[in-house]
Amino acid sequence: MNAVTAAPADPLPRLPASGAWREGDPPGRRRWHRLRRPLPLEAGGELPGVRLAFETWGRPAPDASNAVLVLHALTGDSHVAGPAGPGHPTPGWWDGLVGPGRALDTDRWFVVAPNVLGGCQGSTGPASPRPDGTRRWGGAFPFVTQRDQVAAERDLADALGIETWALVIGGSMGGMRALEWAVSYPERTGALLLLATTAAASAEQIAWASVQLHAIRSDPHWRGGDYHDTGSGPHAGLGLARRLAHVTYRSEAELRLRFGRAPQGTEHPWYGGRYQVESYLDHHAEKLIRRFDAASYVVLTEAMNAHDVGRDRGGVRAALRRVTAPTLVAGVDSDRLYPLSQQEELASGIPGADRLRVIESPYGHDGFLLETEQVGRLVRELLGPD
Ligand SMILES: CC(=O)SCCNC(=O)CCNC(=O)[C@H](O)C(C)(C)COP(=O)(O)OP(=O)(O)OC[C@H]1O[C@@H](n2cnc3c(N)ncnc32)[C@H](O)[C@@H]1OP(=O)(O)O
Ligand SMILES: N[C@@H](CCO)C(=O)O
Repeated sequence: MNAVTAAPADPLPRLPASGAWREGDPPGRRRWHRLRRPLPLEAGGELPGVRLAFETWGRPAPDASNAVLVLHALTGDSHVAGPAGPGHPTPGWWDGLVGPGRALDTDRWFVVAPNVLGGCQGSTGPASPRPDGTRRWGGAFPFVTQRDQVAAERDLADALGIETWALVIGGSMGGMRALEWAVSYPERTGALLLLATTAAASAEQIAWASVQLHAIRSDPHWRGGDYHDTGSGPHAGLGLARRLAHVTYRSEAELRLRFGRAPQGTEHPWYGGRYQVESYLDHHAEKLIRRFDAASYVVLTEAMNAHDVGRDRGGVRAALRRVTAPTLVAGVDSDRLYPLSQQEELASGIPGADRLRVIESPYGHDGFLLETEQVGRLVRELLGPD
């Protein structure tokens, strides 16, 4: 595991200038927005020098009324569509949804996707330099919540001249932020699509996440989060966290049918070899270590644990009643991490929500990423014909 090269930290001196959309910009080109003032944080204090990386596809209407906000999940990023390439370690994670003629038809819609605050793909996070440029944030990066992340995204919307999103869409952690958008800024959320998400992180979700946090923090290379300039990092801990998380992202039936008890190639599990499913988890761990920063994983996981749309709003039911957007809520039938009961709570509590939709998939929680045809149908239903 230690032979794997970790995700490169954000280089210290390089801070690209802000850039709004310009005529002729190629789709999926990453740009940055720097917040005009320090971001006040829900947990107290403020975060100075915040920037958000974002990508866009399509062309904004003169009044930007065709803007759609796509919010990524825990280890996703702003690269929703398009191939892997410089600055993009992976191909677009919803490539089948965004483009000419697709559900988010870029001949019609202006699609905007920011990398979340606290992330590691261009937005300010623990691997970023502090505003004085002397050191990285590391373990001193403050506790941020979904509401803080959404407040930063609101600043981006302001800078892009987007008064109201035609649609805010997200799954899992992205769904938490989409919900926060609709509750915090109902007048700016024209329609809402929530996938495989929840009104508040449950005890079991916090429990799975806490084991992952322990795995990272008990790695000797963690160093309280101040490892970015040491030449090493908590790669083993992050890999362990990903293995555990990935099991929760898939279904028991999928793992059984796909891998069963088969050994990996010629390896023999009794004599130091691995089962196929172990090798599969190793592969996902190694892939994540190459592209993701462990401290961001910690910051974002803690933000998900803190997610409770009802906090300081009189509880979940009262908070959901604030949503004015026409809404669709969908869950995945085989999702054991975000069970359908959580989406049922959202669908029944949001005044403008239609009945709960169920995505049929053998892939568990990851179904919201993989079943793009079914997600596309929900998008088309919500956005309506041209
Ligand atoms: C495409 C992206 O990564 S997008 C980047 C943002 N990512 C996200 O938002 C989510 C992070 N990723 C994920 O959650 C998931 O990996 C998904 C949803 C993207 C992909 O799921 P799937 O397409 O079902 O892929 P699956 O889980 O089957 O894994 C396939 C990989 O496992 C490998 N694999 C399969 N069996 C084994 C095995 N026995 N041993 C080792 N590796 C194996 C395959 O070779 C393949 O490798 P590759 O991804 O390097 O090509
Ligand atoms: N596979 C997804 C699951 C979290 O929703 C991710 O890594 O972002």
